Amino acid sequence: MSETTEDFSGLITDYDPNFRAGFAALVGRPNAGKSTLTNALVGTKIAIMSDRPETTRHTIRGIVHRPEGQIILLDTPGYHRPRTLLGKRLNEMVRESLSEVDVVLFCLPSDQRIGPGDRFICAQLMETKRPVIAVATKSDKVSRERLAEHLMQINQLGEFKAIIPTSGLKGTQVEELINLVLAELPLSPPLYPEGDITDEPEMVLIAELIREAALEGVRDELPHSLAVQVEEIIEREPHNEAQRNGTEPTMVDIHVNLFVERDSQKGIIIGKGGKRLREVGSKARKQITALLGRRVFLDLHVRTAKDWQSDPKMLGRLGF
Ligand SMILES: Nc1nc2c(ncn2[C@@H]2O[C@H](COP(=O)(O)OP(=O)(O)OP(=O)(O)O)[C@@H](O)[C@H]2O)c(=O)[nH]1
Repeated sequence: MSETTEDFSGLITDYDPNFRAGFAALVGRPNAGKSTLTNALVGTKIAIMSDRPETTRHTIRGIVHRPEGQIILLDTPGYHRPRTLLGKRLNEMVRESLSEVDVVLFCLPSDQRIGPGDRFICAQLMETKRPVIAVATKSDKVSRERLAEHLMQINQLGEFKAIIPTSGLKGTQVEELINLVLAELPLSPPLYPEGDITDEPEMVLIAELIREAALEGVRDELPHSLAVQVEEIIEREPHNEAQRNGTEPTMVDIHVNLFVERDSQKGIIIGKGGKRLREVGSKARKQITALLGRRVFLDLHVRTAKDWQSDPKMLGRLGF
């Protein structure tokens, strides 16, 4: 039996009894290559990449579909020393997402020596008693000798189900990693219908795309001070026959707030005469149009919210 049917509750009832499905979390210090690896595993750009550390604010899930199983990936933000309430919440989010996973992928970049940060994360992982696969990321960046040394050091770091070098960028050993992960998952029916790449609410993805565009080329302290809130998405009334009979999607208006902490940062985002903000809007609009498959009008407002990182009410509003 290979045909899959769905019953009324949406559960997939007819499936291969050897099928495996479950949750895997990517963990590692900032810049370890987690987002890049997530994209390589899923095969589509869903996580947001940046040259700057600690930009992955939300837990973005990707889903890997294979005939023999399904991996639901959690791309967690990096652990870091909490300095603000936001930092503390982020670490709590990491711990929370780890408590519900079947296997952890611990990412250790090959081009960097194992340091106190990695040891801190490893100690926490060993405490969770979940199976951990150590992934030597960015293997394309180093020589074979250096890679071998790195793998040996990982071996001394903790108890791992497996240690595997990969390059998310080049796609090296990604399929092998998928097989190692599948072996750790429980026998289970598929958890999501095939074709679903992410179940992250559209609003979060839209906010991430705008945040990515707004941070591009701004080489200062902004990443920690910029938060993006999609206030509302409003569908326009159909304005032609194709839209009235449903063969063409209607346009949507998206109202967005960009919060910075100081007025001086407002100027950086907006630029001279609003030039930079228009560029940010135009870039983000193209990507959002592609994401939603419909025409988009993007309304961006830059606002100052003093110390939003330490204000619980504000953090709640922004979805942290
Ligand atoms: N050469 C090479 N570079 C990589 C690879 N994976 C990631 N990088 C680069 O390393 C940087 C960080 O990668 P990310 O995937 O954003 O890292 P991350 O762990 O998700 O980072 P945070 O979101 O800050 O936690 C980016 O500049 C990537 O282009 C890889 O396999 N090979």
